[in-house]
Amino acid sequence: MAACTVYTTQSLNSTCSISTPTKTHMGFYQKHVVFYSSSKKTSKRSASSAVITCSADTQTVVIGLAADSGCGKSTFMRRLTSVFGGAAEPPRGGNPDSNTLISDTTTVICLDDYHSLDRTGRKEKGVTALDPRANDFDLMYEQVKAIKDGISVEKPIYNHVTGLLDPPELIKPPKILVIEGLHPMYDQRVRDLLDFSIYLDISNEVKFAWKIQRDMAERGHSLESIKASIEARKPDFDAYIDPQKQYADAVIEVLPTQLIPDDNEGKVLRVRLIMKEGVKFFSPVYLFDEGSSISWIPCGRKLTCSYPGIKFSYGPETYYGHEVSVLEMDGQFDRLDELIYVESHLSNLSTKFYGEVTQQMLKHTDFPGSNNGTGLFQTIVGLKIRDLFEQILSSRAKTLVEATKA
Ligand SMILES: Nc1ncnc2c1ncn2[C@@H]1O[C@H](COP(=O)(O)OP(=O)(O)OP(=O)(O)O)[C@@H](O)[C@H]1O
Ligand SMILES: O=C(CO)[C@H](O)[C@H](O)COP(=O)(O)O
Repeated sequence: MAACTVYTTQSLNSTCSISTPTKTHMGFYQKHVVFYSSSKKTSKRSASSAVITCSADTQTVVIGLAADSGCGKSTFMRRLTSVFGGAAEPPRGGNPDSNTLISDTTTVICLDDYHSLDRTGRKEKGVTALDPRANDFDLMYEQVKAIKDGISVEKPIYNHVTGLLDPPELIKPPKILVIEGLHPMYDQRVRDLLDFSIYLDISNEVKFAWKIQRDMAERGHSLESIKASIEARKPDFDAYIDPQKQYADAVIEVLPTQLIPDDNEGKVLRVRLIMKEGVKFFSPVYLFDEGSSISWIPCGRKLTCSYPGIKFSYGPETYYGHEVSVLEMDGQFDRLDELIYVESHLSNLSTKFYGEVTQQMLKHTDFPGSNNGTGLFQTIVGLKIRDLFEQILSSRAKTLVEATKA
């Protein structure tokens, strides 16, 4: 459902300015929008205007999800969409190579669509897709802002099959817009539009193991070419992608296990959910006692564990100068139905009923990471996003009721 009724046939493909909303009647407000478009032939800009009417309970909430390529963004998005119910699909009747996924509640756009240089252009200029110079942050900002303000946009498409920039597709404002990709928190203007942000921090060892699994086993690439591609991306990854984790409200860090000495297989994982304190509408999950430092081995009569077992830890830490709470799981589950035992010891999960985390995990046993902390923490973050969304809606509704009383 669109966030606003837009009384114009125009959609945004260049820039627009929107006035501060004025209240009209119960639950609704109006904004004056000025559209600017420029003609390529004459280089002239022209302006036209429209009034849009929005209902406060449908304003778009914007979530940012950052990670390098092949680090589990799509899997995370499938888990998030599942929390809201319904399946996510590419826009109907649109470009078959569209990167967008739409469900009843969420629209996920891939920021690769804001590459300003196509594959050949990057090669000619000698820049990678991770380099900000290969991306159009002005357009990204203008379009995410427009959607947040209830205006449809004509978003470009980067075609991963051909490596070309395809004609744009129409994106209507959803209830929740997720912007996923390499740079959702790179540009401060875009960052400031985010209601919540997540960074998937996959250590080099694990990234390599996953790449081999996918690109070698499923896509027929050679070990040497995978190594070369990781090495070639690394300087730009370190310069432009990795630093974004300092801005994230939640980071899912994936590391090799500490339960097996010198493990280099990358199959058993140690996963840390780093949750920033003091974020509006987000209260970190905790184990046993909020704010304490806890170490817990749940294996025994109630949880079956084969070698090397499972270890949970929880406690306060500092992360890039911010106070955070960290929940850690090292190891993997033998029997996913027994996860309920772990779930019953976690608090602040924002579930709607007892056992919802376990139920979500059991729904998707075929997704990668379903038996370890990656799947568990992605599911928990999905539930926290649902909770954040509901809190934002109810806070807006309260503000409106108060405003209409005044
Ligand atoms: N939690 C996990 N455990 C094990 N392997 C995983 C996990 N998450 C992802 N992978 C591996 O990484 C591959 C890529 O995952 P996914 O498609 O979710 O990542 P992505 O960031 O969306 O990738 P891309 O940006 O390249 O499309 C999967 O096919 C799988 O092999
Ligand atoms: O890092 C990436 C984003 O996930 C891709 O490498 C980037 O989008 C370029 O795409 P392609 O390799 O198809 O030219």
